[in-house]
Amino acid sequence: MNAIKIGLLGLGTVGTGVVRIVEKHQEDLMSQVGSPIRIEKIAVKSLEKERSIAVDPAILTQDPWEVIRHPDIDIIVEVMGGVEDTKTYLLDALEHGKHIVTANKDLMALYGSEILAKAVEQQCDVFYEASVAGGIPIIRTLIEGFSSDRITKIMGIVNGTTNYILTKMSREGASYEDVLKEAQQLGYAESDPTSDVEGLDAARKMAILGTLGFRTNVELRDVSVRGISSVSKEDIAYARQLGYEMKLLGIAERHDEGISISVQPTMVRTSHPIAAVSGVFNAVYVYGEAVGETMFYGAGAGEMPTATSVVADLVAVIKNMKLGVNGLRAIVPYKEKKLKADDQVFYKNFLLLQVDDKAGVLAQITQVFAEYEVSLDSVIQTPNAQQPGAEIMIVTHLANKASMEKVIKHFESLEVIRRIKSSYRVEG
Ligand SMILES: NC(=O)C1=CN([C@@H]2O[C@H](COP(=O)(O)OP(=O)(O)OC[C@H]3O[C@@H](n4cnc5c(N)ncnc54)[C@H](OP(=O)(O)O)[C@@H]3O)[C@@H](O)[C@H]2O)C=CC1
Ligand SMILES: N[C@@H](CC=O)C(=O)O
Ligand code: NA
Repeated sequence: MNAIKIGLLGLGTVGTGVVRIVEKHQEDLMSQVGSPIRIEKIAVKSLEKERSIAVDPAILTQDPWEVIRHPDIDIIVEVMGGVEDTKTYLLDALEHGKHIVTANKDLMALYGSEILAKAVEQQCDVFYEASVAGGIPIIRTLIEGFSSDRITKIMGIVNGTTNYILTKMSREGASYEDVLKEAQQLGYAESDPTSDVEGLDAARKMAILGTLGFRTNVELRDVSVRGISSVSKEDIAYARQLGYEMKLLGIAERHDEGISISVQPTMVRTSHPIAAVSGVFNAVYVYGEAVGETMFYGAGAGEMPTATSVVADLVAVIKNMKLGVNGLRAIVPYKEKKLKADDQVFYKNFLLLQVDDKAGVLAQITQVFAEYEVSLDSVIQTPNAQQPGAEIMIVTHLANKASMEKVIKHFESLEVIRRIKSSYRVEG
């Protein structure tokens, strides 16, 4: 029986998992696809690096072109990361009729539409399940499971590293820097972890989910982004005191006026199932007009969960090859994109203010909210032993983003407010 030959770009965290699964589950995989699967060539940066798995040195190369242009290789599995060069490699592979499996959200968020269009033209598959929420089959779900529905909201914890950091800060009082180092050692973080902690990785994933869910071309620049680097242990403690967990949440919503997509640290009501998602776990909550509420949960990063999705994509490509139906599953967005303006985006807000502790302060503050027509859900004032003055915690009712920005700007010039210590979106 002829083996299906695979070219692997990258043998790091994910690539190692791919090799392990292909070796360990070979018999099961063969039963499903009808041929053995063989990894023919692997591109790495360093030939000298010590690896945690035994690989025949003869199949390693430092030149990705040796993999891309290898005449016997039918499928390229890209798990090395990078954007511009990687795009060139993958477009070339497609030009030569090779199918692609990739875990690269940076690439798919920026150039997904170009790559998928080329794939359709070449009747090739490009599958990228591992690019969003590592081990959760969410891309398949949006493309196939919800093909019959109209999705109006996708809300997700889609970055494992930041959820791991927030969980450890919240439950163990650990420091941000220490937990980030731990997440890097565990293979969860990106090679540049700034993209995790500043929300860019999650924004890329939300652009991909928004495109698939809303069938429109959501671009990275359409996603408003704020990361977790400004979240303090104190903020997390206040959130818990009020009955919320702090989560880096991606939220994509669709209404008649248009769509909005954002990523930001969010206080999520503890009764919402997404608030219970901890550690490196991810969850994606999807609301469809017909199906109602659904939620998908699993490991969002790490060697084996991510490799599970990569190899499942590999199986899908091979099955399509056997049936001669490659290149048919790509979602090419067909709906016109309409983005909501800031005064059409509504959510609840939390504000923590450090203020003068004297008569009339609260009145001045509530006056500003009234001026911009923001109504309040709760206001709690506490004396602060560590700092002069008092602290006021405010939770608003639903308010539009533009009005809240005006409130905050006004507060910056209000004399009785010494400092706006923090502000967060509130969900649930
Ligand atoms: N880690 C995770 O949990 C997840 C990662 N992803 C995505 O998967 C991809 C891979 O991530 P991960 O495995 O963590 O990354 P790693 O940094 O662990 O591995 C990258 C691999 O690619 C090789 N490589 C990098 N640049 C080149 C190059 N120019 N030429 C040849 N080889 C190269 C490296 O070689 P060498 O080994 O010699 O250094 C290494 O083997 C990324 O796109 C990432 O965003 C997606 C979901 C989860
Ligand atoms: N760095 C990413 C890896 C998976 O996409 C994360 O932490 O989620
Ligand atoms: Na996934």
